[in-house]
Amino acid sequence: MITAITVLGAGTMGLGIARLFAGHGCRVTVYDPNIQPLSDPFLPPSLVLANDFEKAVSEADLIVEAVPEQMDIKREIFGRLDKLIKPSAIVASNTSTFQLHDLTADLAIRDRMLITHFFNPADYIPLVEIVALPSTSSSIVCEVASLLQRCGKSPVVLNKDIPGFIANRLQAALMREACYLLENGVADAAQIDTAVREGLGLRWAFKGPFEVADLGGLDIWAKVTGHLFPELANSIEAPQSIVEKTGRGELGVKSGRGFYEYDDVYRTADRLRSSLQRLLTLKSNFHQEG
Ligand SMILES: NC(=O)C1=CN([C@@H]2O[C@H](COP(=O)(O)OP(=O)(O)OC[C@H]3O[C@@H](n4cnc5c(N)ncnc54)[C@H](O)[C@@H]3O)[C@@H](O)[C@H]2O)C=CC1
Ligand SMILES: O=C(O)[C@@H](O)C(=O)[C@H](O)[C@@H](O)CO
Repeated sequence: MITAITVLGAGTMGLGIARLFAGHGCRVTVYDPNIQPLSDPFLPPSLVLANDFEKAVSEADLIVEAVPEQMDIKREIFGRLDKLIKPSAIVASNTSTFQLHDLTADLAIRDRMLITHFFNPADYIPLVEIVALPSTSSSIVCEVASLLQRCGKSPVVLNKDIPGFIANRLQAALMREACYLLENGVADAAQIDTAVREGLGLRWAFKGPFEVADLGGLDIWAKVTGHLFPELANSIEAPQSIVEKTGRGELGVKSGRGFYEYDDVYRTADRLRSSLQRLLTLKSNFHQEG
């Protein structure tokens, strides 16, 4: 049974994942070479902060990697784990895009490695996408999925390893179109966000794309997709609006400015958490009433 969990990376996702598991009775250690005394007032006092890699991973039943989305950093870490972790320990990556096959190539521990893709904020969004290799034992997948369910998550185990899994491929397609509309002056960020928040997102909280298509009528969807697909953005480059902002250090909430300005990182994140909590409560009542 997984009880001791080490999270590698004390950033946006690492701390959310640590908060989730610590809040469900797991013993959680967070390792980060840049670890500072954490000033986030919403962190459980039971979290152990570590800057000694070997000590942080040696007793863990599960190691969740949440370091920057750079293959070299991730693989350097995985390469070190082999000789340091328990024979029964499981290693999971929170990568947003990389295929498990590429993350684990030539690693002795690859058959006990998974992707567990959490969504920000990790301690609130129920979905966790799980990707395993054909050689990964089903007992490891079941053990991680059961842990996530015990923590109130909704794990989805993919049938195949593919870059970006399900949700990020869908989200990246939407973001490509959103940036196209922004960069071509069709609408500004606030208008596009409103269209999703007051329209698509509201419906998607209760019905996924195929449920929505059935509701609308597949005959209509055949026409809409046939008419619109030739019109949609099809760039294969990162959007210019995001590249330019990143180049100016405008990284979003974590830097105080992105598409919008933020005066209090923790208050911004906490406001989202409390809104999500209210919606999740409503959704669970909704399902109970049927
Ligand atoms: N930000 C998001 O919304 C989401 C991000 N992800 C993925 O999660 C991973 C982490 O993303 P974020 O938390 O946003 O990044 P972040 O930049 O907020 O945090 C990364 C952390 O890793 C630490 N770090 C750097 N090198 C390290 C090393 N060698 N060992 C341990 N820690 C190290 C950094 O000090 C930093 O605290 C990435 O793979 C990202 O694609 C997945 C879902 C959502
Ligand atoms: O949105 C999320 O939380 C996840 O789908 C991600 O993996 C992405 O990294 C992306 O949203 C980055 O913010």
